[in-house]
Amino acid sequence: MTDMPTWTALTTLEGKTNADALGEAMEALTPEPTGVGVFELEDDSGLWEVGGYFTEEPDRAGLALLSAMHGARDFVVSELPEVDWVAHVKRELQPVEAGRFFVYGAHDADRLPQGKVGLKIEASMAFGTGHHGTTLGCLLALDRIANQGVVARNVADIGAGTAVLAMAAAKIWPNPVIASDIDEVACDVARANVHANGVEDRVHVVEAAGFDHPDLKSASPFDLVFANILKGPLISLAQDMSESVAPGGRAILSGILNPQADEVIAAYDAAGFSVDRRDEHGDWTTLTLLRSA
Ligand SMILES: C[S@@+](CC[C@H](N)C(=O)[O-])C[C@H]1O[C@@H](n2cnc3c(N)ncnc32)[C@H](O)[C@@H]1O
Repeated sequence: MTDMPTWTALTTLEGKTNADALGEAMEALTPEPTGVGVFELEDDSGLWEVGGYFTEEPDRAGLALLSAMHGARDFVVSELPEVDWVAHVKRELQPVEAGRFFVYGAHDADRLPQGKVGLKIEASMAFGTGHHGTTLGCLLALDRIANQGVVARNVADIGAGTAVLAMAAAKIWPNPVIASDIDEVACDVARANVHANGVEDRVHVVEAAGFDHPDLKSASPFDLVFANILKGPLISLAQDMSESVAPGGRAILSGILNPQADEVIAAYDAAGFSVDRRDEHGDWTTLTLLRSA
């Protein structure tokens, strides 16, 4: 677990491209943010909010320079009150049901319905509690293919976050899973979750960008690969995905905004995949793709 953020810096500006560029530029600040978010305001103003979280006071001069360079309003820098965020989120976070899966925090252990596959995930600095439409879409896609009788003999979860998807696969099939993430903190969280869910004999966590790890390469090809990362990285990964999914195997992709889905489908079609199923959960599309045999 990493240090909790104690400062935020927030601004608004016009245009998603500008907002993404400003968010990226914030990552290069010193001290560096523990996380940066870019969101469209829901007030029809067309404005985007860019916010960073910091564990120490951010560089106010650096932020002022960035807001001037990107045409953003002045950053509002605030010290966060002393809140035990993890305890707060734990209290707020309700369990999520997705097909046969039930994602819950330890404080809700007594709410696990009989017959459901429990995934115990604590509030943490990693993504993947089941609440987001992308995670939900992947869990439902996994549930659906398992209902069809698919048994994946080996699985990779690229961009595992909390390892929610890797653990879901490991709980329904007694087969090896490699969970990878580019982010060291996410890998630590994933390992802790794998241990807490008692699947450490099956789920191996590695820090890697895409498939770039010897353990992923030696375990390839996989019967099933999850990748809930964004459109850009997904398209960049299409060729590697094609080499890493066994003929007749599946890729479950998410992190795709609904209007971006056709572009991702085209990239994967060129790499030898066809669409088995396309689902939308809120703004997000999940694709289940079949690798040609
Ligand atoms: C949206 S979260 C998904 C987490 C979880 N798999 C889920 O479905 O809830 C994306 C994760 O992918 C990781 N990531 C982003 N790009 C990556 C890449 N090229 N290779 C590996 N991991 C990546 C991020 O660090 C983040 O933890």
